[in-house]
Amino acid sequence: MTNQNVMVPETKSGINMAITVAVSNSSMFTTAAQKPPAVPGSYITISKKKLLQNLDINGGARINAWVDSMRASSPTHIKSPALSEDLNSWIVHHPSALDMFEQITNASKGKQIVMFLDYDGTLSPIVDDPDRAFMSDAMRATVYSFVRLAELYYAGSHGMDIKGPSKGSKYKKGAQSLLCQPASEFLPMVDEVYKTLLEVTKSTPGAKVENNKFCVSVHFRCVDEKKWVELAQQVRTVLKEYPKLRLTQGRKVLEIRPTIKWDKGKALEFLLESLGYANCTDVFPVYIGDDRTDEDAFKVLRDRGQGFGILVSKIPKDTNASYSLQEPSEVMAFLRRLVDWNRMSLRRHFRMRRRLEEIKMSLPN
Ligand SMILES: O=P(O)(O)OC[C@H]1O[C@H](O[C@H]2O[C@H](CO)[C@@H](O)[C@H](O)[C@H]2O)[C@H](O)[C@@H](O)[C@@H]1O
Repeated sequence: MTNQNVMVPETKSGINMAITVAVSNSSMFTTAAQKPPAVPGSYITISKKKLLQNLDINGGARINAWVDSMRASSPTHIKSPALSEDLNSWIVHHPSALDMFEQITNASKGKQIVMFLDYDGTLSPIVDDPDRAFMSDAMRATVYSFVRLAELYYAGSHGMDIKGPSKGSKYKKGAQSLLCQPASEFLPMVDEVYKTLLEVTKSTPGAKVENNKFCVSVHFRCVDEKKWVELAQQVRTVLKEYPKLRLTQGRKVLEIRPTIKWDKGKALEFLLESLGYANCTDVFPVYIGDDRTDEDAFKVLRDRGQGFGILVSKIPKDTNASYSLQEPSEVMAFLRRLVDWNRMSLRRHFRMRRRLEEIKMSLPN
């Protein structure tokens, strides 16, 4: 394994996107990546276009629609028979990455796999308190064995805060330098909104406002659902004063961020370029994420026709990901299998090389 990059935070503080792990550079085989087709949004989720309309704070947003959409993205009860029927047909188009492991590794043969990992809901389970969203020891060990931390890149604030290894510091653990902060001019504004939202939402029991540096998250998870509309209204009222900020929505969370054209898809492209893979045909990016904002990265991969996305979800969702995994424990199982597969292919590769050497040596000059 070479070129191994990963974010393994001790705590999650300020990080909501973990990037990147590169494994496997065995260059023995080359096959094209094969991806199942995208499926139109026929499930319980709202299409992206509709969602953006709903979140358009200047155009008179339909708050109830945000709230419904938030409920659908992270439902409390998921066992209805209709939903399991939906799940069965959805899984046909977004098969489990574990079940499709062989097809996935076959598609990546001869290519450099670059792994992009979201954090919340992907490496760590979703928990009530965002400050307590830790990776389990087993997950941490898996990620370590995956990359052995030769180098480290991470991106926080939906890819708006990207750091990577300092030049010349390959072996100096923790040495990080800033690679990209496309929204730095928004820092004071975001901070101001954070403080205002803290104040304004005080009246709503369970509401939590999180400062993610270049974006602010307002958490609904611990708020009584009857109060969701009221809380969303509070957020909208504050946002009306900030036309340069926009609202997106995640799993029981509303996110306030700069209107700049930057998202996790752009961050993924930026990182591929920084890693020197911009125009490489022998690179195989895999992005694993669970939330709406990860869709931008899934879409980039689908549009590039390179690698694929894996959506972590127990429920059918309108997605550009090709495969699915149900929860972080399955993400861990998938990463473990990849580690084992990579070790085996390297062993096979070296065995073959040795054998070739032996044959060469045994030939008469
Ligand atoms: O799109 P992401 O990069 O995954 O960020 C979305 C939000 O992720 C985190 O919140 C989510 O995880 C929390 C901890 O498990 C959970 O309490 C919350 O309900 C989830 O939405 C993060 O804390 C937020 O800042 C991000 O906006």
